[in-house]
Amino acid sequence: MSKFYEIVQYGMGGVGRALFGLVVQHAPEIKERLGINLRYRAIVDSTHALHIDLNSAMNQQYMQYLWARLKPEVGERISEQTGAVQKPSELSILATELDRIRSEDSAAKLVVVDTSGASDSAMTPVLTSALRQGHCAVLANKRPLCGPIEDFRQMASASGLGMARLRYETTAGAALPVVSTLRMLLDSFDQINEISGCFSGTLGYLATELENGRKYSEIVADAKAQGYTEPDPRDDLGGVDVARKALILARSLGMGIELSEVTVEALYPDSLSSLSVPEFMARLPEVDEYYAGLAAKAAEKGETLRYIAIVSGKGLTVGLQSVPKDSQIGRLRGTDNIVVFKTRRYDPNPMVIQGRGAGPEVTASGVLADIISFGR
Ligand SMILES: NC(=O)C1=CN([C@@H]2O[C@H](COP(=O)(O)OP(=O)(O)OC[C@H]3O[C@@H](n4cnc5c(N)ncnc54)[C@H](OP(=O)(O)O)[C@@H]3O)[C@@H](O)[C@H]2O)C=CC1
Ligand SMILES: N[C@@H](CC=O)C(=O)O
Repeated sequence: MSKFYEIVQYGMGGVGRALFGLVVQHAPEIKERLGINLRYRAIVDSTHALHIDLNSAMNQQYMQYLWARLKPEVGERISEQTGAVQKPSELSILATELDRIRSEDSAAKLVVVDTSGASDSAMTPVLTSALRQGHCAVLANKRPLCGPIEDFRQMASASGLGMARLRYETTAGAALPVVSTLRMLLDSFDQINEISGCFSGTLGYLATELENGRKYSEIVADAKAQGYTEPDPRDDLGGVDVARKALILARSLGMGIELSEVTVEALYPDSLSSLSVPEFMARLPEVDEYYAGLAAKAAEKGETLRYIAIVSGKGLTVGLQSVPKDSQIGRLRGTDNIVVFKTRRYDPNPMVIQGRGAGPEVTASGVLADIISFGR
């Protein structure tokens, strides 16, 4: 029997557009191979929304036409599409879609997909409300999982037993199976003693390219252009993005920790913290020399710089370390992440997950896998 999932997607940046393309191009095959019907019903960015009526959503030609305009190489915005409306609140977009699904008398479920860079205060009410009404949610956006712990708990409890209708695989390690592995270990009554590693594609890329002698400013600009960084690269360079990932893993383990309890170490000076993103990018060359010096100092000792996170019973720590070049972490290249699970069963040899940890295409593939998982 076919299952129907109606996608309401917030966020049409790098990840959101890559996901849209994947779904539009592969929806017929997903239906044929898995019996799962995926239909886009709304796409939303920071200013506009496009609600897609049922006939259009089922019309492959229309969806291909939309994709031809929205794909990154063309880069049209939602506001340029016929029928686009100025965005009211995030919640009212959900309300419109819930009304519509009711009026269509549909057995389909909504999947609210958050591929935005929106704040937790904008998105948490949307996600929790959809979950409370029996629908599903998939997040690539970490922010709604990193607000007050009570919000996290409410979202988790709204999503059904075992968080059945909530997925957030790509919030830690992009499409690497980190969250699903954590769940598998917990579900099978293993005891997780520590999760550690390098959780940032951007910082991994920065560290290896500094090793290769490139300038800090060029590397950061490049990482931004490739879509590895957060909308504001200071989230990555400031360690906050790593702290969010560590927090999500900690909360998934049942720890009641707040983001404010995690101390981060910033890889840019305070003097650049209150600038706009373009101003910040323009002033990056000011710190080229400092970070070249730091990398050279590590290299003199046969070491290299890595931004390391540790989640354990003692809490969370994240920060820059100088590690031997020929260690497991020192050998990481580019945007690769490494996540090491030390558990009762995986002892003394830990379970290790390693691979690309950032980039729009890879992340979109993880979000699609999360969506499909509801229908399996
Ligand atoms: N890039 C990556 O490798 C990974 C990213 N992620 C996460 O995925 C999310 C998206 O990343 P990415 O695509 O790279 O970022 P982008 O900056 O490319 O895109 C962000 C998108 O969010 C939209 N947006 C911002 N505020 C709102 C809002 N209130 N409602 C609806 N849409 C909004 C923006 O709209 P507008 O275009 O109008 O500004 C834009 O379309 C982020 O949360 C990021 O942390 C997770 C794993 C990996
Ligand atoms: N900005 C993040 C993207 C994935 O979460 C990173 O660089 O790791």
